[in-house]
Amino acid sequence: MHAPSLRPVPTPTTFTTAGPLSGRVRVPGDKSISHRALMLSALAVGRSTIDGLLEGEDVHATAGALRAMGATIVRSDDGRWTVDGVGIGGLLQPSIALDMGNSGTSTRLLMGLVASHPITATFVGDASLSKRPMGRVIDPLSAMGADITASPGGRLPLMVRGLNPAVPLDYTLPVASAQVKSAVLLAGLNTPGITRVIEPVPTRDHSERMLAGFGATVDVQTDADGTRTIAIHGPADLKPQHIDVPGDPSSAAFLVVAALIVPGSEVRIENVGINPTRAGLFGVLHAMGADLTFHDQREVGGEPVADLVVRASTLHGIEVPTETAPSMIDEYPVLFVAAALAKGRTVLRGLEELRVKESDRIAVMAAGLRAIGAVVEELPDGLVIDGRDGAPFPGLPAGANPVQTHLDHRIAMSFAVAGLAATGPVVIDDTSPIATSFPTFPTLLATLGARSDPAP
Ligand SMILES: O=C(O)C1=C[C@@H](OP(=O)(O)O)[C@@H](O)[C@H](O)C1
Ligand SMILES: C=C(OP(=O)(O)O)C(=O)O
Repeated sequence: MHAPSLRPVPTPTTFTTAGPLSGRVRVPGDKSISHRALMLSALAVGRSTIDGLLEGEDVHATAGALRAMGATIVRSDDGRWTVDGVGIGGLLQPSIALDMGNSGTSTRLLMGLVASHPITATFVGDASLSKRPMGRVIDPLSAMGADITASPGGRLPLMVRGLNPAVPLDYTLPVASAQVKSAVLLAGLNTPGITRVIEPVPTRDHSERMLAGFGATVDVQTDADGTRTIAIHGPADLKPQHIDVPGDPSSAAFLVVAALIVPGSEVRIENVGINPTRAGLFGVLHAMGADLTFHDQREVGGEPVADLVVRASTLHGIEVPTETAPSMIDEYPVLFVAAALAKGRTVLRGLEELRVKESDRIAVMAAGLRAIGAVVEELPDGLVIDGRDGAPFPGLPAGANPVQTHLDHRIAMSFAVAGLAATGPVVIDDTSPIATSFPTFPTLLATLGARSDPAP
């Protein structure tokens, strides 16, 4: 099929301690909401506008694919994005392979869209994405009638030949994944009848919220045991909208932990999404003793947001409840850093999903944390971390290899944060993947007073 997409030249970087962090910042728009805003706008009939869209590589991959399938997507100088949608059923046959770069969300959600359109699309990605499992979306989308040919192991590159009309499906999620849920719901948009996703454990609900906001008929029922059933009635008719994308709590997480672990810090992060299906980290940090407060709670674009004020704190280890994992799944790498500096033991389990992200985030974080002086035991489903009781990391020994990030933006940012609480240097092999989700991270960290230098 097609060759995987290429990454930019690696940018090794050293992060070191630089005194307290202070200031007031805004993180870029939420990545999950940005993908969905582009996709639903592209499927509405008429012109939608989006403010606060995340301008990261992952979201650009979604925009590029939607353009290749007929949507007109333009950014104006004031940062507002305009999308002229093709209408549900109106996606065109792309004449090029869709390059998903590093983005699992783009791949899985767009596969859902293609599955119920009368088109065929090839999906390619970078070396990291090409190792990630797509069987989890291939199975339900095939059951709806799509014909999918994947590389061995259900991986990219793969080709989706959509079926129109597709067959509605009742699907119980075998893994707690908002991407799988969303892929099926998006396929259901152009499928006559009712497509249902049953999720035994709640996952982020941005798709349901935004589908309803665009005028689709979406019913959500929650059983006594917490199981949610989301039903979408197809074919739907989406009305163009204006969307304000709130700041990404998964990006804010890095600045929150940085402020907590660098003594004397006080930072305000404005306009951060605090949707309960995303905000698990903040509750865990509170339980660990964090001085983290929410101010001016309000609603932006159908999502709850707040300004966060965070002050350096003495953290203590806890047993992190496994049931909150989906509401903080992308935040574990940086939570591991906080736990490695806390007083006492932190036990983090039920995290098998972390092994199939941009990297195996359990193994990669364990290796990097050990290299900079942390005490970490790796379990099949998580980590046990014995904290340093507030003492900084020693950093890498002289002559040691840089921390390996394996094309994983969240690993790179986690070790950048760790470097701010280290007496010796923390050198990261490549910071370029940070641009996938948080391109302004290096600048914001510097604005708050952090130090980084190009490494040889
Ligand atoms: O739906 C989404 O936007 C996302 C869902 C999560 O993945 P899974 O659904 O695979 O858990 C998360 O890790 C990813 O960063 C974004
Ligand atoms: C897992 C992530 O993203 P994706 O699955 O979209 O690549 C992430 O951003 O941490």
